[in-house]
Amino acid sequence: MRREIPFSKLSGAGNDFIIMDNRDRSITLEASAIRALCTRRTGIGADGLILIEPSETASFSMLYHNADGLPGTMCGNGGRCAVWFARSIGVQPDAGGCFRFEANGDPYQAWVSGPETVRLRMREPRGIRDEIDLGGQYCAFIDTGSPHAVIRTEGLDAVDVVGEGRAIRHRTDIFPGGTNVNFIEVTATDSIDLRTFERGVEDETLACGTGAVAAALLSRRLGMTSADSIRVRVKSGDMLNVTFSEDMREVYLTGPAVIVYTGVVKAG
Ligand SMILES: N[C@@H](CCC[C@H](N)C(=O)O)C(=O)O
Repeated sequence: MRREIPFSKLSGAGNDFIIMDNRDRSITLEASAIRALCTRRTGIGADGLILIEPSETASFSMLYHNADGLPGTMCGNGGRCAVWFARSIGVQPDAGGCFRFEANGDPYQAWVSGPETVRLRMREPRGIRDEIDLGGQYCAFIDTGSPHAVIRTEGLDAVDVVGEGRAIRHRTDIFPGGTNVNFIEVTATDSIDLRTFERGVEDETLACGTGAVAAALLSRRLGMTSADSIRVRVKSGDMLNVTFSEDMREVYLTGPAVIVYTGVVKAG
């Protein structure tokens, strides 16, 4: 039966999410209902829907769904927004100001590092491949919690992110589970511009957190940048910051997390 469910709509640098408090596990949403809620114009409209659920090992568990209604892999901006939302519903950090949560079975830590700003420690990256031949075009790959192909361009504004991104996203001969696809332009030794085609949204989004981390780490690894703190300007114009240790095992993603509005929706 459809019931009234309170939600908040948050923006993490333009990557937008519907977030619901499900700590009492009273919300059950079918994939079709999540897809309808995330559909722009006829629904609330969002890149994903997040349920804040109870956890035995942390303050909460983040259950992330892409806009297609299916459970996604890690969402960096979603994780930052989940922390900002959790704080708004009374979840407290530990004495050191650290919020601990779990997502996809991995533990995460985050801190409020400024007004409407959240810093998230990411999982260690995996599966790095420096050069993949896509057939005349080359990309690199890294799993930063979600799978990401990264392609260097010059003239990022002119790239057909949707057309090229969609084609690469479906290269399951190379990326068996599909992949998110990032196009970058290096603008300085410590900054890049980024545009992302997101798997599960099946479109270009205004920002992608795990994509920003992927782009920053690979840009440094492949010698396009030389700093251990990279400024990543995303499609919305917002900045994400990616900071990492020399061995790239300790990685932080920092950026805006804003409650755009709150409301009640009939769903379920
Ligand atoms: N927007 C996200 C990435 C979300 C996951 C992704 N679409 C997938 O399941 O592949 C981010 O900010 O990291």
